[in-house]
Amino acid sequence: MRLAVAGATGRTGSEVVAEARDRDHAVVALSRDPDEGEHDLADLDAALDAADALVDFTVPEATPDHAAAAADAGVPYVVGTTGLDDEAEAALDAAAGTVPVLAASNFAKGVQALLRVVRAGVEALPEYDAELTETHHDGKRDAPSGTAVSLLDAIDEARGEALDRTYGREGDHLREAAEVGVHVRRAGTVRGEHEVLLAGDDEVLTLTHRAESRRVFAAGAVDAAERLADREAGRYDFTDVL
Ligand SMILES: NC(=O)C1=CN([C@@H]2O[C@H](COP(=O)(O)OP(=O)(O)OC[C@H]3O[C@@H](n4cnc5c(N)ncnc54)[C@H](O)[C@@H]3O)[C@@H](O)[C@H]2O)C=CC1
Ligand SMILES: O=C(O)C1=N[C@H](C(=O)O)C[C@H](O)C1
Repeated sequence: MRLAVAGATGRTGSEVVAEARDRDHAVVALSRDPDEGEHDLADLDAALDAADALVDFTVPEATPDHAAAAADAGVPYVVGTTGLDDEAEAALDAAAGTVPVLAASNFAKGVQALLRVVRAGVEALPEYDAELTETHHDGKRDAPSGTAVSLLDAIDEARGEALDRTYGREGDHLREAAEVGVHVRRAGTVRGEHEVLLAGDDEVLTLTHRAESRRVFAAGAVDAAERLADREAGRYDFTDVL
């Protein structure tokens, strides 16, 4: 395959480039400030002419342009960027009218399993208090993480109600039953840790995923690009191609 990668010099995009090359894919590494072996992201349209998929790990404000370029070129679009706003989501929906579009907040297979396990845990223990803690490196922009938002949505789904999301606590703040605490930590080079805690009387269940390398996200994203190639236009989840 020929994979175009936006954000190719970034923390995650560079791992996607390495993973794709390890699988003998031809890579068009796109950067805003290209160095040797990279292509100018400003020439995205030209780069997509010969591409079989576009994989994007950049910033939410770039998503609408990248989605539109993929749609114009008829190229499947795999996006891992998190913190997407309504405009970006609308752009994904629009592109999905023309090409397959797969957006995932986390391309680690273990996180997809965690989502299932969390749903099962909350369904089994609906009256237990749920609290979520996520930890990431000090360069992460969005908080809470995209994965944390997916986990919170999964908790709501399993509870059958939208819990109040309480972002940290201070002062006089007694916990409400319909509340889920959300705790965000940013420190060092932590690749990504997510923990859901379910606590009732005299017992605590903790469900945790820890990414130990960004290669796990890259591998999932390249899997997605490979498996999206022969799909029809539309929106896909990572679970659709696992
Ligand atoms: N879905 C998943 O599995 C994962 C998602 N992510 C998400 O991917 C995104 C990138 O994360 P990192 O690689 O840590 O970031 P990074 O800051 O290391 O890399 C971002 C890349 O985007 C480029 N960029 C910045 N502004 C841009 C713009 N306006 N237009 C085009 N390119 C631009 C930068 O030059 C850089 O190459 C974040 O939203 C992060 O949350 C990260 C890891 C896994
Ligand atoms: O920015 C990161 O690093 C990560 N972002 C994703 C998120 O926001 O959930 C996935 C992973 O946790 C790493």
